[in-house]
Amino acid sequence: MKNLTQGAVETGVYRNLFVEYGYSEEEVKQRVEDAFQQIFYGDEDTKIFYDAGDAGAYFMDTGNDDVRTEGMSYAMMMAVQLDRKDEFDRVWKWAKTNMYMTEGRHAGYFAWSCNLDGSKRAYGPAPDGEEYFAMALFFASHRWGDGDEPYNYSTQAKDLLRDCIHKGEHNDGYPMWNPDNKLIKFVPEVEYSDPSYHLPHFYELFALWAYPEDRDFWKQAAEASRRYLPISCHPETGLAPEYAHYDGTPNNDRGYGHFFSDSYRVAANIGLDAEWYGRSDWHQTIIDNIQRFFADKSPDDYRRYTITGEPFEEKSLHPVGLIATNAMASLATDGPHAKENVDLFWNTPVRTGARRYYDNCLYLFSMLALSGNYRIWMPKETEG
Ligand SMILES: O[C@@H]1[C@@H](O)[C@H](O[C@@H]2CO[C@@H](O[C@@H]3CO[C@@H](O[C@@H]4CO[C@@H](O)[C@H](O)[C@H]4O)[C@H](O)[C@H]3O)[C@H](O)[C@H]2O)OC[C@H]1O
Repeated sequence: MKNLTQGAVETGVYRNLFVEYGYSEEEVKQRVEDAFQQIFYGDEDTKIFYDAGDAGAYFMDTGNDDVRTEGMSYAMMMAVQLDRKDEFDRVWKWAKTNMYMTEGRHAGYFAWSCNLDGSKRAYGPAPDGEEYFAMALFFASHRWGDGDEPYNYSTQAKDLLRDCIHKGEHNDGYPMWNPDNKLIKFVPEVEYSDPSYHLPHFYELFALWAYPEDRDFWKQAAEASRRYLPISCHPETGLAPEYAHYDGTPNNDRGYGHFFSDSYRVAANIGLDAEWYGRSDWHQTIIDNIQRFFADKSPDDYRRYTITGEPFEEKSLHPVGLIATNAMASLATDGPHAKENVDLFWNTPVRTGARRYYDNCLYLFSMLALSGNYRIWMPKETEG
């Protein structure tokens, strides 16, 4: 294994871990299709995708009755991975029409939360949305080609990334990445991070496809995030806090210095980085630690935890999401708990009820990744 902080190259290999662990190709294919159908077109108890007619379509946060850039950008990533151009374009239309801000200090970003009628609930952005929008837009450009605005996907992605790193240079707001340490911020106006926002495997691709003058920044951001993840995950439990300072220590100023909903994504992200760019010692160490921590815990009793592993009384809000991310993490390890996490996820149905949005987003991502269907889509001319 290499120590991957520099010189990353795509593996081009997309394992079907379900098949490696004994499930048949046919049943895996069916599960992916079933999950997609339940989450996009299922009954009211499982779906989170809603048609808004001429306005497009949206993913609803069913627990908060709003539409979030997080979910919209996730929906676009799912759609492009599954070659669903119609769903992709309808979600992008809704997001660009209703969420994009053209004035104020956050002009150029997307309002992180909107009401179902498209009116804004907040006028601030959440950077995890922007990074997923940009990645999904590049992949759409490569799979389907660019169209007329707003379906000129690659230009939309490049413009968005330019704002993400250059805002603030002319007293026009704040960048989403700190220009000095190249770490993504929780929100643009603060100087701390959210470990679950770190997607070095995306930044490697931004370094290939962003405007030429921005590419070196993204290369450095990938390296910075690969240094940051190991220092923000606890050395024994592997647990990351929801918010963390730039030195990796938990930021509990607003009560988010513990392992809870946001944090779940760290394991999944490390799994995908290992899949796309190759596994390093640190990927495997963190995931082995996390999977060992959860090995003796029942999903019915998942809690909020300090990153040292002390449980709070409070139960996990999204246990299905946690099962999904701990399974996706198995892409980064062949450790003793890798298979049992995949088996547990396989035997877990999609979440039903009001809190299903976040769980089911993580569920479909994990289903895609573990079946070899969460891929880098290169520009056609450089394929092969
Ligand atoms: O004035 C600003 C506020 O605008 C600013 O708002 C923050 C914007 O980012 C928000 O984070 C998103 C929502 O939470 C995370 O995922 C949730 C995980 O738990 C699930 O239950 C839930 O369904 C998920 O949506 C997302 O990853 C983020 O995109 C944050 O919550 C807002 O506070 O805050 C600073 C103020 O100065």
